[in-house]
Amino acid sequence: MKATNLLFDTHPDWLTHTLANASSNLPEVSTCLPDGTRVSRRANGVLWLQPPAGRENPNREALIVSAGVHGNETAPIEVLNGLMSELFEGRWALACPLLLILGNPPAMVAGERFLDVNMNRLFNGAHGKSEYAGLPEAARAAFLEGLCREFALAGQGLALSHYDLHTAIRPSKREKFALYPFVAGRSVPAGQCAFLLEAEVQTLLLQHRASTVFSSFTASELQAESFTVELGKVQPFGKNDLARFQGVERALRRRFLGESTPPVRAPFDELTVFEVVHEVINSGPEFEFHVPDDVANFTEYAPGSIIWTDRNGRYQVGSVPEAVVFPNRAVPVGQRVGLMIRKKTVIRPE
Ligand SMILES: O=C(O)CCC(=O)N[C@@H](CCC(=O)O)C(=O)O
Ligand SMILES: [Zn+2]
Repeated sequence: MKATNLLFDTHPDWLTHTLANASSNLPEVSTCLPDGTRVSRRANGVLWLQPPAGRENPNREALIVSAGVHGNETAPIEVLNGLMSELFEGRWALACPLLLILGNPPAMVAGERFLDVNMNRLFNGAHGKSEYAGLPEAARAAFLEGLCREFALAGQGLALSHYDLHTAIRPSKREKFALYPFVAGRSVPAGQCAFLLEAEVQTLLLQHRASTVFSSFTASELQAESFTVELGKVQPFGKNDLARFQGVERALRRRFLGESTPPVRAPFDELTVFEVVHEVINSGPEFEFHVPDDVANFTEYAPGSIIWTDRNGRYQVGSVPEAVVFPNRAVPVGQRVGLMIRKKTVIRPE
């Protein structure tokens, strides 16, 4: 039987199979491609790929790549599906262990960011909070954490990177940007900066504290070089202009193949780095967010601008302009309404 039939029944590809089985509890299946690469479907929408023993892994690395943690952020899902179809057609050979994750299949089918609770607030153990008991998104986050631990353990000695691919709700003055989870005492390696530029991501945001997002879990607990990568704007399946995602597609394919990083080339030769200076949290009924609903990511606010007020105080931009990212007042109490950021530096890799 063809490997893809075993993995995806009669469905033409991984994505179609994942959507068709969104509510199923699929058993694990494992098979080998004609070149000896082992592919295990560990759950619906989750593939663990292992190159044959003896094949060189020139970058000495293991990769976790996820998309669809938010179900309506479809472009990166389509990119990963396309890359897997190429692999299954034998168009290239995989060099490194690879864990590929489509995060929230039921939300993907519904075309929603999430169904019961935002899955990207459930990592680093937050899925275990009593308020989330019994919710499928909490169970999925717990499962994904366990699987990532197992994958990291199996790849001990290899450099582990995790790219959690998203698209943003609002337009952005900087279309593509990555967020680097906070881990005390570390800084972004030059090779990761070069990879982001190769993927046509020219902006990097340094987080100021660990959080409950997926990339923060793999960074904090598995010591992975992890990034949340925002690649454009949310669109339904089939409505994405995939030409705008060719940079990340090419860069990921190159990593999967184990080729070395190409030299940086204009215009993707410098990375503008911002740092988070303040996280806006919905503090309750008297909280008021003074940023309009439709403002684009990276919109700048002048010194003195009032960003939010509540019964206890307010936040005012200091002496240097700050920009807003992910403004979203429609979040539960206690959750992030937006990030205030400030330009820090520009990195020009050799
Ligand atoms: O556009 C938006 O408001 C949200 C886009 C999105 O889903 N972003 C991630 C960022 C995760 C991180 O902070 O690393 C999220 O909000 O979960
Ligand atoms: Zn997202």
